[in-house]
Amino acid sequence: MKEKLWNHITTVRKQSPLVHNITNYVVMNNTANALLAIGASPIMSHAHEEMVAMQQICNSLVINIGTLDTYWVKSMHLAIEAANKNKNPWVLDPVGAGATPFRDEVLSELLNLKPIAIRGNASEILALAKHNKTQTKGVDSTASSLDAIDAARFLNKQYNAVVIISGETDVIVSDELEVKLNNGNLLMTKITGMGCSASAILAAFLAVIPESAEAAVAATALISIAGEISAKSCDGPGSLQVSILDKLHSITENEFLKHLKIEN
Ligand SMILES: Nc1ncnc2c1ncn2[C@@H]1O[C@H](COP(=O)(O)OP(=O)(O)O)[C@@H](O)[C@H]1O
Ligand SMILES: Cc1ncsc1CCOP(=O)(O)O
Ligand SMILES: [Mg+2]
Repeated sequence: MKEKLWNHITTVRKQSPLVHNITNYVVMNNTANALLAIGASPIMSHAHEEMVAMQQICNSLVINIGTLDTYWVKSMHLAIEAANKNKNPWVLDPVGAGATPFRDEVLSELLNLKPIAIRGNASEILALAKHNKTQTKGVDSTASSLDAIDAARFLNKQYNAVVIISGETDVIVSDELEVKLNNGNLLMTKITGMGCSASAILAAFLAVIPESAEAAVAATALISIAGEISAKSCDGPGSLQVSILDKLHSITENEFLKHLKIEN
């Protein structure tokens, strides 16, 4: 498994997929940079008129509801329909699930359109599965990823999607595997867009790796390890944001395998 994960990282670098992102205003710049750093290409676009044509030239799609409005909901539906037609995988990042009824209504519709993967923090995964006893703090989690595993299993069964719960431990749940990754650093929670970058990276991996669960493990491990290594030598959130991009770009097989903390 460990060597396969590194091979998946090199496949993304070699094949350089083009990822269409309908994502939020807050993270557009960091997620585009994260995609470039791993060797993929980003395009951020949400105009109704170009959703069909965009999916014809792209290899995958990210649907991120971070700064939702009704115009964008229509963009999301148009892009998903086109992605499904072109057999392009699409990822759902349910930013702020559970925060407002509008988000939850939109998410119910999107879930029924069958994302190949869903990545969120623990509060978001709990809210999506309607298991939430505690409220999300806007886009930030108030729960532990380990407490959202049953919710992730439920979502995996219900929607046949790979589910990734991010947090201190990242948990990947699919039909074939359930994996825990104990990488990352607490300082990563002090930078906006870490989870959104993880979702964008995930879409790049899914574009070129047919084994979706393995693609999810490799993508999640890559950003968590890049964050963990970078946090050791940075001065705080500002420099961490920049050095994660550097590490996503430069990480070697040795560094990746030395830091990988995986539990099957
Ligand atoms: N408490 C933590 N300790 C260590 N790493 C963390 C912690 N929380 C998040 N991370 C890292 O940050 C990444 C993004 O996760 P998270 O902060 O849960 O997403 P979001 O930004 O969507 O809330 C995770 O994959 C993990 O690598
Ligand atoms: C702060 C904020 N508000 C709306 S979207 C967003 C960014 C959320 O990014 P992430 O989920 O990666 O922390
Ligand atoms: Mg998030």
